[in-house]
This record gives sequence, C-alpha cells and structure tokens, in this order.
Amino acid sequence: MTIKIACLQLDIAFGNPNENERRVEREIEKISKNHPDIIVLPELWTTGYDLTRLDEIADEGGMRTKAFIQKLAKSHHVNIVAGSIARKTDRGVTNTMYIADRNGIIVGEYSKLHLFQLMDEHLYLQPGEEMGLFTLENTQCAGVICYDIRFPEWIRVHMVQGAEVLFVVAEWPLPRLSHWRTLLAARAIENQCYVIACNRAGSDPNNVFAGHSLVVDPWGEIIAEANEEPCTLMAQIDLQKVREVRKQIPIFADRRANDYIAAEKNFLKKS
Ligand SMILES: O=C(O)CCC(=O)C(=O)O
Repeated sequence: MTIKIACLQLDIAFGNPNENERRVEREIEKISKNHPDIIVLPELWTTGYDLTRLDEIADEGGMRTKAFIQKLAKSHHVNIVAGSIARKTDRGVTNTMYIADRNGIIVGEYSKLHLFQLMDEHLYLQPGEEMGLFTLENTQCAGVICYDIRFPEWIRVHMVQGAEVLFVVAEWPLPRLSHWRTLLAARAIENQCYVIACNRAGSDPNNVFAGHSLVVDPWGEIIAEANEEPCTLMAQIDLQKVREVRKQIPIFADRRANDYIAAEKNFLKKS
C-alpha cells in the first residue's frame, strides 16, 4: 500500500496565529490539487517560539486549532498531522500535536514529552503525559515533536506497539542540521520504519531554522529532502517495505527487553 505525503515546510510568522492560519489555509488549498493522502505541518506553527506571550496567544484547550484543521481536512478530504501548537490547559501550556482524518475527525493528539531547555521550553511549557500513537489510512503511526528524537527509548516504546510510520514535527535550528539528519536516519534504521519529518523554514528573533524536512525509508535511505527555503516536500511511501525490512533483520523478535530492564534496575539499585 502506498501513501502520498506532503510536508509543509513553512516560514512561521512570530506570535501571529491569524497570519499563520492564513498561510496554512493557502498552502493546503494549493497542495490539495496534487491529492496527497497526508499533509504534515511543523512544530508550534500558530505562534512560533513566542513563549513570553503565551498567555495571550496560546490556544485555549486547542479548540480553535482543532476546529480549523477539522474544517480543512474535511473540505479537502485529506488527513492532516497538524504539527503542534501551544495549548492552554488546567496544568499550564503544552506543546500539542493534533491529527485529523479525511472526515475531519480528530484521531489523535500528543503533547511533547521532552522539553528543550536550550530554547527555554521548561520555563514556559508542561510536558505531555500520553503516548503519540494513532491510526491513519489503516496504518499504525506514531508522532513525536522535535527534541523527542534525541530519546530513542521513547520512540521505541511506540514502535514495539506496532507503529510503522514515525511523524516528527519540528522547529530545529540550523546549527544542528547534521544532528537532525543523522538522528532521523538512525531512528528509521533502528526501528525499521518510515520517518516523515517536517521542520520549519525561516528565522525568529533568536534562531535560524534548518528546513531540510525529509523522508527516510525503513532501510535508512533518505528518499526526499527539502533545502532551507519554505516549500512543500512531497514523497510516496510504500508500507510493504517496512514489512520486508522487518522480515529480513527481525530486530523486534531479537530484542531482549527483559534484560535491558533488569540491567537498568540493577544499576539504579546500586546508584
Ligand atoms: O535537539 C535539538 O537540537 C533541537 C530541539 C529543538 O529545537 C526543540 O525541541 O524545539
């Protein structure tokens, strides 16, 4: 089964949800003419990293964003992995991804677990409490956000529960572009899954972002990659390839989870 993906590598207007919604609406309108099955947006696409103004600009309960992407998904009959947004909750603001299917139904949500101290996330945001598993096009998928890709054990927990495609949404800065490419390829190889990674383009008052959205196949080959400019990256993925690679080198059967847990417990007991 093949699935056509479009990653919208947007430049994000700093702290301006109205303008960002206009951009996303326009881009989705344009790209829908190519009939993608799944459209992916970057991290914090409504506000960017305007963290000091979250009181003003974060989305109360994610209500506005959910309604916005549900409407677009339904009217263009396309699945949307809607990057992430700053969401106000009872326990503070979370960095939250929503997923809408072709009928405009929210089929998943995930809030970033690992907060990135280098960009002050820990001062303004609360970590998520749930996993990022969801089903799209009859395929088990996982979604994580930016810094999360530095934590292979978190992604592994999703993969052992059957995920075949990993969506990564990001605002990854240019100085660490080489980490971005290497970490994404490593996550694909070690989990024998497709990795669909949508980064933002452009800059904000503190950072220049890397772009280079990319799609990696389960053998670790990069099958599509953007440059640093705003653009839409298109790719076709074939799920048969996941099954073939997993059959050829059966890492999920060969892994020794109980030994890892015992070794870690032992270490913790001693330390
Ligand atoms: O891990 C990194 O180098 C970048 C992470 C990041 O920019 C983020 O999580 O927003």
